[in-house]
Amino acid sequence: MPSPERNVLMQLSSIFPEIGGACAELNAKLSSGGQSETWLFKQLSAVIEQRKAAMQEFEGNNDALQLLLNPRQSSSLNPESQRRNSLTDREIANNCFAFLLAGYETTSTALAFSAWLLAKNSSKQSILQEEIDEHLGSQEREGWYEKVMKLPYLDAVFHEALRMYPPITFFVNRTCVRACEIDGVKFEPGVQVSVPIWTIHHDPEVWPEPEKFKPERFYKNKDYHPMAWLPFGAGPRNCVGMRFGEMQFKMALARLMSRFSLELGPESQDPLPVRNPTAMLNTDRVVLKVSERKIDVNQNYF
Ligand code: HEM
Repeated sequence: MPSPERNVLMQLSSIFPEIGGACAELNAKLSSGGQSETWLFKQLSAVIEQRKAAMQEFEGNNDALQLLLNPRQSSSLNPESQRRNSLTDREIANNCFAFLLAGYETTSTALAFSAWLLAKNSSKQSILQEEIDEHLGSQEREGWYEKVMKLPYLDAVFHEALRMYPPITFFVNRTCVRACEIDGVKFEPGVQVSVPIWTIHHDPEVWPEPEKFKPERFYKNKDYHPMAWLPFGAGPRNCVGMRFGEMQFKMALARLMSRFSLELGPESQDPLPVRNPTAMLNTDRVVLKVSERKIDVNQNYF
């Protein structure tokens, strides 16, 4: 399993949580990642200020920022409830930051790995293209979202790609709040438990031949243990962007596959080296050979 890359300050703060705040401040000043974070926070704070200055104009919008700001001016809440339900500017910036980071790298990484897997497994790619041609190969744009979300082989590719390369492998942690014992293992309050997603996804007892790309495992089939496929975590605090991420992934892949075919080229890497700074990443760019498919020019996919 690719191990997490952590800088010394992050390591220190996970060993001694009581100095976490000081470590975070030092990190923001000293590390290039920390400096980038500080820059991003400044930009986010500026956008929040702009939005606050023009609150009336955006009333009724339901974008994420507006939803975070809304309780401040909700006429249905009394001043006390308004105060209790409102987030501070810092909390709003933190949430926007989390959404940006959690929602951007994850889906793009998943798509990069999937493109590589399909390039390497041309027979699976052909099945996917046939499905897309059959169901989306018309000029009709109406209902495209519903159609894409119902394609069973695309769904199987989505599940299998995220099984083999789950973009997040070290974030699914929980803190024990009540002493308990599970299968003879005792947990004390405060103990941190990490879910080994990569290991579960590559366990041959759970997924036979785990290193093989076999979308058929998931084709019209969801008959697996609910804790065996965990790219989005689990439980009430699982990924809040799961449906959105799935939609982005499927739309992008359907569109790509409808017009292009992918192959490994002379510069492609095989196996694909991965590293794990925060999200799982391919070590370098994913280089593939792309060729335009010979499709009926009258067909207008999307
Ligand atoms: C392929 C795409 C994605 C993957 C694999 C992914 C994976 C994950 C995982 C594993 C977690 C931790 C869940 C847990 O602890 O049980 C998480 C949390 C989160 N994700 Fe995603 N994610 C994806 C896309 C997105 C998108 C598109 C967004 C937002 C637009 C998003 C926003 C978040 C947020 C805000 C959290 C923290 C939720 C909380 O703590 O309550 N993610 N994600």
